[in-house]
Amino acid sequence: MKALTTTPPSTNNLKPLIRSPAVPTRPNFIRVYPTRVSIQCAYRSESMNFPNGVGSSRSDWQSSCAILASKVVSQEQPTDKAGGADHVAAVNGHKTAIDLNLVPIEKVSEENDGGCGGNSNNNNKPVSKPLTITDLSPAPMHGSQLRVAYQGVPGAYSEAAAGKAYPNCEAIPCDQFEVAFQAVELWIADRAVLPIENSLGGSIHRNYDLLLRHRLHIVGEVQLPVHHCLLALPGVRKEYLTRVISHPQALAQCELTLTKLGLNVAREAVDDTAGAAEYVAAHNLRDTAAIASARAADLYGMNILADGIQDDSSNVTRFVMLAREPIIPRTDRPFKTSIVFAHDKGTSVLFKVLSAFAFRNISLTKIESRPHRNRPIRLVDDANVGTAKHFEYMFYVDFEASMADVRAQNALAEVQEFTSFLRVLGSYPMDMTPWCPSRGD
Ligand SMILES: O=C(O)C(=O)C[C@]1(C(=O)O)C=C[C@@H](O)C=C1
Repeated sequence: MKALTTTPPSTNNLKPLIRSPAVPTRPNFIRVYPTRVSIQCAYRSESMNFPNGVGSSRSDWQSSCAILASKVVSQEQPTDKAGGADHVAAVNGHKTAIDLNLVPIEKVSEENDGGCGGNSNNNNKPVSKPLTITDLSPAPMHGSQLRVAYQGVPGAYSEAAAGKAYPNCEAIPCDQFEVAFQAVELWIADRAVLPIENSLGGSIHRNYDLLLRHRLHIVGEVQLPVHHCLLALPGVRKEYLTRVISHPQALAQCELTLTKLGLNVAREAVDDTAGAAEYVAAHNLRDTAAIASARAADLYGMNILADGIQDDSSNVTRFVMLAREPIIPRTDRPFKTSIVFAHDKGTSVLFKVLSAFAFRNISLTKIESRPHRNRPIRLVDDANVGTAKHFEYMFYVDFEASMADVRAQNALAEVQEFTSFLRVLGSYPMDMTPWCPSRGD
């Protein structure tokens, strides 16, 4: 299957594959999805006197949201506690008076705060129930197979991640990460599955930036063991090679091994691993190898010259699943929550923010900083001549607690006091699959 691209679809394409700006028309049905409002409402449920926490069914929850949305607006509009709506608009580029990215959370009585030393399962309920798709996100509205957008072509690791996250889904290849976001926003796909970090290569920065730019919600995560192979056309030997092409992450994950194999050849980055294999095959390149999966070798008729060439056998990529609507956060199984914030002026702000989690014994699993693109530099100087420059950042934090957990709600209420911008990207079940360093392809 050809990936959705940024160029217009050819007329003889049976299946409309995703192309960035040229995504045709919206589907006929109109549906208002709750986006940010829903998240806020769900998180506010205790402080808004919903004795059972978030609604027990999706419709309860959504109607609670409808009621609470107006309260959120009326309560938050006059106050400018965390930098003000204008500021948030500046950060996010949305010209709305009330930007619901700003999480208006009231602190809940510390009695109910789960105390320090507890884990995220503060109800002491068993955590062994296996996850199902319905736990991760609402079912697709069209009643058929779940359509999952990923970046790359068939044989890419992202396709394998889509299959792990949603077995039996219809995986939809997209040529760019951005296109996968748009596919979900435009109802062409129900979910997107995107790599966010790798145990060797680190963060996939592009996707951090896109998470902020788009309004999708993280509804799950999967960790995929990534087992790379060196692929070449049949009959090609290592000695013939003058270059190796692959996704930049895959090149980074195999750098030492390539050198150990004596491959002091040019490395070239392409959009995805399987796309590299497809390219070598399509152009009959006998001096070029691709780093990709064994499945890509099968699909594109390539030979495996070397197997397991990642620099560490336990190479893992973490993917996040994105949807138009958030899931209802729960406390009966381990959840993770991802937030992004920009800190306000003041000293030790980052320390104070992180303390809000530490004091509640909430573990952080990841912190990432990215340039604050709307305000990249702050000039600081006593004489105000602008000689000292501070870089400004957006901080992305993942922590191990559900937004239905009062400890997390209170931690965020505190965080909000020190930040000029705060958005919950999603609260979702942690991937608890037992570690099995088997082939990831
Ligand atoms: O190129 C692919 O196969 C991908 O799915 C992309 C990607 C990435 O972006 O990190 C995913 C997993 C591996 O870490 C290498 C590449």
